[in-house]
Amino acid sequence: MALNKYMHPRNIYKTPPNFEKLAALYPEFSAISNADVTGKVTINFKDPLALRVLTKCLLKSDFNLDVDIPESRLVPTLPLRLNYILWLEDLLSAIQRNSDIKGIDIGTGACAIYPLLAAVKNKWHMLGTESDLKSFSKAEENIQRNSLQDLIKLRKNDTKSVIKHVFMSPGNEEYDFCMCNPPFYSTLQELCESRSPARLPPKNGFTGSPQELITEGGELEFCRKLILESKEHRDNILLYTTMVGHKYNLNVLIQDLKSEGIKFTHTEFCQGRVTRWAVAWTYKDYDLYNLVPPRDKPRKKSTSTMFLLPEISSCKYSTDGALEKIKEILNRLNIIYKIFDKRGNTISLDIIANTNTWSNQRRKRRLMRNESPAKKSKMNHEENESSNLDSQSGGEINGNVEEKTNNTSSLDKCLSPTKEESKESDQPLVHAFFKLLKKENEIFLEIEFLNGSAGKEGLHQILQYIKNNWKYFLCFIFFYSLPKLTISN
Ligand SMILES: C[S@@+](CC[C@H](N)C(=O)[O-])C[C@H]1O[C@@H](n2cnc3c(N)ncnc32)[C@H](O)[C@@H]1O
Repeated sequence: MALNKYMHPRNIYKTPPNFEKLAALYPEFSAISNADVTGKVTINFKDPLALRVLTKCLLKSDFNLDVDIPESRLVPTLPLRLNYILWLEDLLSAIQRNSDIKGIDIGTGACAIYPLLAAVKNKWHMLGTESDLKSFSKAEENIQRNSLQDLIKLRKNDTKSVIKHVFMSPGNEEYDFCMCNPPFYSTLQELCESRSPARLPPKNGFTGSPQELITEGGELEFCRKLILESKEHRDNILLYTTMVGHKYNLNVLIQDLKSEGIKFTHTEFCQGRVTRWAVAWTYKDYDLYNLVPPRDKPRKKSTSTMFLLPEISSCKYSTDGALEKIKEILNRLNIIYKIFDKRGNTISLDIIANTNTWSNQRRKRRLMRNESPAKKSKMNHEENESSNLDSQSGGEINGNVEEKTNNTSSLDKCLSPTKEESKESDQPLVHAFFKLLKKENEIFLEIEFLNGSAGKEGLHQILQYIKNNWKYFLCFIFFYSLPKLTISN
């Protein structure tokens, strides 16, 4: 739990739970844990059963809640859920709402975890909404099991709306806040590819069903819909809030709110190796940003990552040789670069990626391979025309600034970003510093993140692309360029 110190200051899980105590109290916990010769008790965080039992026992011991978590559903991690509730407490107290609090939890899940915690901890009145029948029924059961029907109501959402359906029935209800842990992903593939390979794997095993984790358009579209619907119901809720699973989506949402002139603030929830973000906005006259400012940054010094570039037969093993290859890869990815310093055995570049051209490469290549020869030939014809036009405009060479021409090949088209992958805010996706250096006859690439809406994760994805393509890049280009060469000759 390396980041526990960054948890909300009032989060009881800043101090890790006492497993010895849990094992002594609950036979269920004792059954899934192991004690070593010194009596130290551990559990296997990769095992969904162990996670389920841990959450169940912590809910009992710390909140006196008796919750049944179905096998097929998400196991809510308590430190994160509590971080969100504590941030809501801060927001409500900042706008001086201290009693008779009414909140909505959008997509409450099978455990109705947020309403249960909010009710027992703060006596808040909660309305949980849920679109999945199985989760809805289980949530009802969990509320009854804890005799919390007076404080918690549930509403099944059979519409496509996120919050609008709540206000469809007569009687204009007013709430202090709404909260949401949206399904993060748009496809199963996105879910599997979501984690940056450069980061440590999550400590916890995987739990949750597709209906809980996947939604059309992913969390970004879900949250954008919430913002859109919030405009129609600006007077019904004082504070709109949602959690966000990916930092780049948080940045896009912030840009959306800024461009609409909506007052907002945001925060970061840290727990163990997992970080999540949340954003709050209001149509009332609260200066949220100054009342509850975003967490103070930076926590860590910006650090660079070094990668050894192995020797390959297709290029001279020198910083100049490596530069040529890096340039090829950056060109292919439509990443703008500027060589701003070249001295001794060191070459420094400033790179800017404005669109995500590096994700889902395998899918795009598969698409390319599956194209009919007729379509390929048509595309290649179009390519020749577009590359002629582009070559006339030429690449801008300005001092040391070399910018690539926009030579759109069929592979480029296939690899070009989909609408969702395009940059949607004013800042670049990734702005970074690359350094090629020679040390004891070995060539290294050093990378340092400067800024950008895709965060460090985006830069590490680019590095992963470079690693994956370092050896194979030249033959790969040749293979896919072959038909084009044949036709243009
Ligand atoms: C990531 S889960 C979160 C569950 C729970 N709130 C938690 O934090 O553990 C998202 C939940 O939202 C539900 N959901 C998805 N779209 C919804 C909608 N339009 N209205 C209500 N619930 C929705 C899913 O069925 C799922 O239970």
